[in-house]
Amino acid sequence: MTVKIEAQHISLNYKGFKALKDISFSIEGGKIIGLIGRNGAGKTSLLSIISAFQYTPEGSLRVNGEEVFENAKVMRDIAFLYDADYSDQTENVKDMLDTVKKYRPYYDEEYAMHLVKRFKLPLDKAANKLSKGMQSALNVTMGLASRAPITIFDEVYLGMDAPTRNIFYKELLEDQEKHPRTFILSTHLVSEMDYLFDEIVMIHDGKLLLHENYGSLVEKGVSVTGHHKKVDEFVENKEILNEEKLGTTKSVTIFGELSEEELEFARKDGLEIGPVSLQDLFIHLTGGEE
Ligand SMILES: Nc1ncnc2c1ncn2[C@@H]1O[C@H](COP(=O)(O)OP(=O)(O)OP(=O)(O)O)[C@@H](O)[C@H]1O
Repeated sequence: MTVKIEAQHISLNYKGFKALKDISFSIEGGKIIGLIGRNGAGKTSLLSIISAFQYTPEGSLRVNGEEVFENAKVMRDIAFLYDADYSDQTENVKDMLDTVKKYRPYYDEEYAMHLVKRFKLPLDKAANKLSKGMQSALNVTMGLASRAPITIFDEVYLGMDAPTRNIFYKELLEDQEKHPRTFILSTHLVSEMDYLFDEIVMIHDGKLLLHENYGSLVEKGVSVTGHHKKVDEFVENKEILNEEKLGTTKSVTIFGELSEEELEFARKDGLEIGPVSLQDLFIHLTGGEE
């Protein structure tokens, strides 16, 4: 089941501090959205409004045309998984999954058990006795197995080691293909996760910086690689995002598209032209080195 999300003029104040400023966007169903922004940009605040955890009197958040806040019918279709504090959670993994089963109409128990095996989760262990990475895997399992039309993961993968994150990415892509639904993934692991995204929502200082298709976004820049002298000549007067040098070879990422003539010139000069990375664009657009 796929649904449409429409945010219109959303603002959020925390006791006078403006965390979100007039955010509007519309997301068609069945997409994987990467929500990126620097620390404190407002990602969690925005996600908590989408998932109706947080109310804002300013603006509206609609799913298939219906306001989400205090709307039980819509809320059951939105799963919001975040880096929860399980220190007081004495229920075991099995009981926690059974609770999810009760509230999520599209929950798939067989698939949940498949994920339990993949992540090697001990069903009889209390959540507060799981390692940090296992708690992350439990969150991911609850989120994926819910098969909610909107599934939001707010940095839940932080505790996972790299091989476990890879299992998560693989499962996410496979299950999304079989059961199309909307995923919103907030992350700082931009270069690791960019291949998952269909669209990018980038926020900065509480404002929407861009909402764009991943493919067209990474066409906004190019990387130029070759002999350092030729590369330097070629990129002169261009907006440079990043530079790397290894021996006499240099790779420079620039902002802005190249004309046909420039592309032809680069080819003749033996320069290799490649795509820009989302990470470089992110650093550039949000103004600073990380
Ligand atoms: N309950 C709160 N009371 C006051 N200010 C808050 C509250 N929650 C968040 N903020 C502030 O709102 C801004 C946005 O916070 P938010 O947690 O949404 O950012 P984020 O993009 O998720 O950050 P990070 O990447 O660091 O997790 C920050 O300046 C934060 O300090």
